[in-house]
Amino acid sequence: MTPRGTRTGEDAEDLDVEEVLALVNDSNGTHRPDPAAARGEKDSTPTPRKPDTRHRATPWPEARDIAERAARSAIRAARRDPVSVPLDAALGLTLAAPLDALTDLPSFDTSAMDGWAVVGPAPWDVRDEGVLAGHAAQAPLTDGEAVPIATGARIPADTTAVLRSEHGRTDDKGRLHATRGVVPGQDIRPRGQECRTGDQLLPVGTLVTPAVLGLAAAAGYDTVTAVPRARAEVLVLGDELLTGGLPHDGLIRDALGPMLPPWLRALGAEVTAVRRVRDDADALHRAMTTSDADVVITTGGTAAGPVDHVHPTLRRIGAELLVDGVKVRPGHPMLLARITETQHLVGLPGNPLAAVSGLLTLAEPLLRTLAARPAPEPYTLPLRDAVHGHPHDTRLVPVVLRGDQAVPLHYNGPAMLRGIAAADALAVVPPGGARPGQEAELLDLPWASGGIGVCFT
Ligand SMILES: Nc1nc2c(c(=O)[nH]1)N[C@H]1C(S)=C(S)[C@@H](COP(=O)(O)OP(=O)(O)OC[C@H]3O[C@@H](n4cnc5c(N)ncnc54)[C@H](O)[C@@H]3O)O[C@H]1N2
Ligand code: MOO
Repeated sequence: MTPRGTRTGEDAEDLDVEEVLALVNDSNGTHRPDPAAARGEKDSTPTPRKPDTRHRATPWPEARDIAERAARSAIRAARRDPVSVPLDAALGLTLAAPLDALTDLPSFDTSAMDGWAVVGPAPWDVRDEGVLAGHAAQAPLTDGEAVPIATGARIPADTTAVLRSEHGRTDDKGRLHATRGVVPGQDIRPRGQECRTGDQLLPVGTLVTPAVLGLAAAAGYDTVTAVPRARAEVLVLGDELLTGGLPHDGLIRDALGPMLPPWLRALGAEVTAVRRVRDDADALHRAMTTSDADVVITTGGTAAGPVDHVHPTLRRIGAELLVDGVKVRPGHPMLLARITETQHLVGLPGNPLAAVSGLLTLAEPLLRTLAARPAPEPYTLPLRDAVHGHPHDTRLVPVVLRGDQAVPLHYNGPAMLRGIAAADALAVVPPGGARPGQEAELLDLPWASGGIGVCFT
C-alpha cells in the first residue's frame, strides 16, 4: 500500500488531489494483474453495453469501474486542495506531499546499548557520572577513559566504541576490561544513519499507517499534508427499524446504522452524520437536498415497493443514474447516482448482506478513489467447496481464508449477517458457479486487511 511516487520535494508541494491520484495510479496500476482474467474471462475491456430492454442492470466489474470513474470526475470538478492534518488525525489518509526528513536520523551519534563509551584500548578509567538518554553532551573523553552510557544517549566526542554492560568487567582497582574484542564504532548509531535532512522518506500517495505516523513524528513532523477525507452521510430508511431492544410487532433492529459508519471510515471517508429517515417521500427529499456530503449513502428503499422512495426522489431532484442495478447477488437493486458534479449517492439495498455487497461494489471504489488510495492488488485463492452460481449474475459469497484456500460460509442469504460477521473476505463467484478447487477473486473486508480507520472518529 505504499506506491512509489516519482516527484521530488519542490514541485510535489503543489499537487492537488487529482495529481496525487494520477501519481498513485502511475506507480501502482500499470502492471496490475487482470481480475477478469483471473476469473477466467477472456476479455476484461469494458465494452459499451448493448441496449437491453429487459434488464438494465450493469455487469459487476463494469459497475465498479463506473464508480471509480465517477470519483475521478468529482475530483476534477471539486479541485480539492490538500490539507495539513495533525498526526493524531491522519491515520488512513493519503500523503499529498512527500515525507521529507526534517532532521538527520538519528539526529546525533547515539549509543545502541547500555554499557560504557570507551576511548582507545582497554583497560579504561571509568568516569563517575554516566550519560543518560535525553541529556546534554558530556565533555569529550580522553584516551583510556570510559563513561557509563545508556541506550539512546548522546555519544561523547572521540568515543571509539560502546562496550555493552554484559561485555565489561571491573578489576579491583576499579578499571574496566572488555571480555571480548572491541571493534571501533561498535554499538554506535552514527548521526544520519537512517536519513539526512531533506531525504525523501515516503512518496506522495503513501497510505498513512500507524508506522507512517511514527516515522513522521521521528522525522520532526507535527502535521502531514494529505488528501482530505471525502465527507459521507448515511441516510437509514425504513419505518420498521428500531435502534434498541428486541424486535417486536413486525419491527426489527437497524443493522446498518451501526455497521456502515466504521466501514465507511475504513474506506477513507469522514462520516458527517447518520440520519434515520422515515418512509416518506418528502422526508427523503429534504434529507437528500439538505446534505452537503460528497457522498450520500442511503439504505433500503431501492426496490419497487410502495414505500421505496429512492428512485422517485432521485428523479425529482434531477440526479443522473450512473448505475441502476448491478448483475450481482445479493444486492442487485443497488444504484449509483450523480446528484451534482461533486456529489454522488450510493443506494444500498435494505437487506443487510445486500447492503454489504453494494458497499464493496459501489462505495468502495468511489471512496477509495476520492481518498486517492491505490486499488488493492487483486488476488485469487482456490475455493475449498463448490459454490452455487446465479445463472447470469456474479455472486459475492462470504469466505474465511484457511491456509491457501477460501472456505465458503453458510448463512449467506441476502438478509443474513451471520456469514459475513465471521468472514475474512467476499469471494467473487462468476455466473454459473464454481467447482471445488476453482480459483476465485477475493475482496478483502476492510477490517480484515488492517482495519485502518476502524478505531478513529
Ligand atoms: N418485486 C421485487 N421485490 C424485490 C426485489 C425485486 O427484484 N422485485 N428485490 C429484492 C431484493 S433482492 C432486495 S435486496 C430488496 C431491496 O429492497 P430495498 O432496497 O427497497 O429495501 P427495503 O425494502 O427497504 O428492505 C428490504 C429488507 O431489508 C430490511 N432492512 C432495511 N433496512 C434495514 C436495516 N437498516 N437494518 C436491517 N434490515 C433492514 C427490511 O426490513 C426488509 O426486510 O428488495 C427485494 N424485493
Ligand atoms: O439484494 Mo437482494 O437478494 O439481492 O438481497
